[in-house]
Amino acid sequence: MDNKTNIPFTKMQGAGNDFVVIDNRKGHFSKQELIAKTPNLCDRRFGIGADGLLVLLPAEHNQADYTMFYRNADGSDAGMCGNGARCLSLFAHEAGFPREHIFNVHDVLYEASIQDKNSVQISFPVKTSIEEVTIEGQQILVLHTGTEHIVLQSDAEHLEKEDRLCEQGSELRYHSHFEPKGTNVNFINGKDETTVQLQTYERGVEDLTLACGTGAIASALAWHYWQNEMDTDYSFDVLTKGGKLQVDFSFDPQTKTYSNLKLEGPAHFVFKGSYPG
Ligand SMILES: N[C@@H](CCC[C@H](N)C(=O)O)C(=O)O
Repeated sequence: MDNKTNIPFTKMQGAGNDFVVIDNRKGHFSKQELIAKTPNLCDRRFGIGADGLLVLLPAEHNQADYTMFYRNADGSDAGMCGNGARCLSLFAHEAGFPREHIFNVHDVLYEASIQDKNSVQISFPVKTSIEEVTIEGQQILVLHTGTEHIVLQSDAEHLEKEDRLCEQGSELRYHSHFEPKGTNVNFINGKDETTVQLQTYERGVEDLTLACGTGAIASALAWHYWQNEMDTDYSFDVLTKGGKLQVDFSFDPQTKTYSNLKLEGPAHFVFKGSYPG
């Protein structure tokens, strides 16, 4: 890609978490070029505007149909992006991949299932447990749902104080306890046994986003943990500013681990364009 090469792209959003999507199966652009361009592409004033970049690549894993390459808006790598995965799966399906397919992010394989045109489910092969930490008197749960997350409880009123959430989110995201990688920060309010309201401060966007898929999974597991329920299979609703996400999971009361993680929710095409590289 030189400075004069136009970049064809599709803008998509999943529950308001928005992405620039590039089909690079023919290898027009190197990963290094795409990473270097990500902050410009994602800039909301000088670029297209998005929370992250999604790239469809030929499969780099022998059991995958394709590879998902993801970068946060600032160009940083995240292990996984749940809403991005739902958008890219729909994009891949429109490009000819079957309704049920497999993709990899780095060396991890995920399963996608296009439920209908605007609802996509991703199955995560992740097994996770929860670690408790207390920072400045606040109880925080730490967990990995494809990428790094922490979860804190908030009341409904506090969840509306977005400037304050941003400040707190940023402080925790850079807190020495979570160095060197930092973390995404989820503020939740439990509505009932299987419903939580969520606001996420996203690392790499360095702001609240309208939804975060891996954060929704982390929040559902954290809310389950705080309620100390001992059943084995669950379905939770996570209410974000951008829409509702459904999180299904299994719990092993013996080992206190979570598995069979599934994230389902809306995915939409917004527009197509060409970015003057
Ligand atoms: N929005 C994403 C999470 C993206 C990754 C995150 N910002 C990180 O750095 O880990 C989602 O839907 O999961």
